[in-house]
Amino acid sequence: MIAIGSDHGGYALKQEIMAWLDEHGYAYKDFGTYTEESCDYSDYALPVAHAVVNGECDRGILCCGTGIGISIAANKVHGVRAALCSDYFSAKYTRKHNDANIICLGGRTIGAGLACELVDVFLGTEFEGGRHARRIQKVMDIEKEEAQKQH
Ligand SMILES: O=C[C@H](O)[C@H](O)[C@H](O)COP(=O)(O)O
Repeated sequence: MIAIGSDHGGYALKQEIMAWLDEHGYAYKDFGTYTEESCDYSDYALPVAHAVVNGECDRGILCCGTGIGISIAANKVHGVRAALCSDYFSAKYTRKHNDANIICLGGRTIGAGLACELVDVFLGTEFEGGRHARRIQKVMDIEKEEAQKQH
């Protein structure tokens, strides 16, 4: 199951990506936004991020105008590795090397054709593990240590 969400800046791209997911047989859950009315990207990053880290969904797709705000917001959630991508190599290697669990895309920066290619490779590429698992563990250690400082 794929979790998908956007703000108004990514709404049109989200609609295109959902059509692509339908065509390619992917099951997904749309967490909104459901209209082009102006809204705040953090309100849609959060439920998608939670669905991914709690295991309800395997991967996430988030869109806003640039993909930046929604990626910043998603990455605040413990366990999220959200990657903003606008090229094929990054979308592939953020799976192979970073085990990214959410891809972020800009509705005002890339076209739907490229976005769907990026989604395709992101969903179809496995994590390599090995040395990359050690590096991700170190990143997760930072996440944990920083959270402990807050208490
Ligand atoms: O990073 C933020 C996103 O690109 C937003 O989609 C964007 O800032 C929304 O801008 P506006 O409110 O001017 O449509």
